[in-house]
Amino acid sequence: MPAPKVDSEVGPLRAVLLHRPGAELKRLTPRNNDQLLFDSIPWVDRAQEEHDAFAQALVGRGVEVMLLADALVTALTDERAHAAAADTAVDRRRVGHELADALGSHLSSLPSAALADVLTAGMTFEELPDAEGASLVRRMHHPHDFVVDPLPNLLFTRDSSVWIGDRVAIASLALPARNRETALLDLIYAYHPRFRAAGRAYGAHSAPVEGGDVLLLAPGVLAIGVGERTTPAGAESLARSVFADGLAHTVLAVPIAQDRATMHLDTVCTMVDRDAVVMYPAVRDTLLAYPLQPDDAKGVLVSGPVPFLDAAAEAMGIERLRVIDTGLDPVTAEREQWDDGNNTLAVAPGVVVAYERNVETNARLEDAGIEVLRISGSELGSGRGGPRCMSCPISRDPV
Ligand SMILES: NC(=[NH2+])NCCC[C@H](N)C(=O)O
Repeated sequence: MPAPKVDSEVGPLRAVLLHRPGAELKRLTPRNNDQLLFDSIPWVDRAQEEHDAFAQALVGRGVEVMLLADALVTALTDERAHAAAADTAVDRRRVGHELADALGSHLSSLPSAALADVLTAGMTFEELPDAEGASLVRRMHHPHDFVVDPLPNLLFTRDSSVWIGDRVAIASLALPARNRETALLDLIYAYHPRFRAAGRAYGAHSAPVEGGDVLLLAPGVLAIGVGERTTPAGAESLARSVFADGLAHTVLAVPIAQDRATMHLDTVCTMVDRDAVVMYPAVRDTLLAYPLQPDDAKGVLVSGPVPFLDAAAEAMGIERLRVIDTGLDPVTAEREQWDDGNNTLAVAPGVVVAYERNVETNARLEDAGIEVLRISGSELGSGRGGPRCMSCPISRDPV
């Protein structure tokens, strides 16, 4: 079992945290899907098949796959985790005082596996056992309203935690639909035996930073997208934290458009080799960066903005960063960007997992000498996330 450590985007992947989508996806309806950050209603069985094939593609390359639900159940077997977990699921503002205590004691009485199910798939008022209070809140809510919200975006394990060197940063997720995910990751990293020795970087209660915005361009060099999710304060505070821990010498804060299509930096740019990225052509020449460096007096020294590609190459100590893009046809490029064509997961330098539907982007990757492991994502993609979003590398060999 390799020790947790990740210092690049492309070093041979040894272990990864995935979440096999489950009952939480069955909660999505046309009424709640926007709020829950899905663009359509996925066919769950097919999404699971696609996810199994994704996991299998990784296992076939020698990667150990850890599943979030299993890790959560293991963590919850620790009594302290079990007690804390029930607390994280009770939102007093929503359920009111009368029901909060009853809900808390109901959750505390559940075995670990059943508790993990509620924490991930949520619970409706109807599913709460009758004995648990007849409060006004309970009587006035519709039976299908959620007493505990489902977490369909757990699928995107990239966003909720990030390994930087041998430390793990629990993200601070910006939107209410995803907020509670961090509480689950917090329990896993605190109580799963495998992670007991792991140090923390950053804290769950700091300004918003999401893992999809964090790219480990090279050992000691991070890029952090700032846009719809990660805030300027989030990028600054993660930079302070990695500088203080000696995990990086340069952080590039990269402004990205505040749009659904580009909610994270990894929707427009991911690394496919030591010195190459796949990038959305529309941002290729306009992406900027504010280079940040540690400074004894000020904490964080800011310069720029300068062109991202130049700043990245300089910080990485290479002459230039090769860019593979989606071609010159802007319509194809826009379609494939939306379908996560730029969101690849490297399993080794020059070997990436990508959605098969992005035919043009994949062909251009292959023309540039990159090996592409294709997976289908017709259902998985309905939450707007590709192979990189759906994976949190725990261990990579050095590049
Ligand atoms: N790293 C990523 N690009 N993650 C995609 C996350 C998609 C998810 N539905 C959300 O809106 O949060």
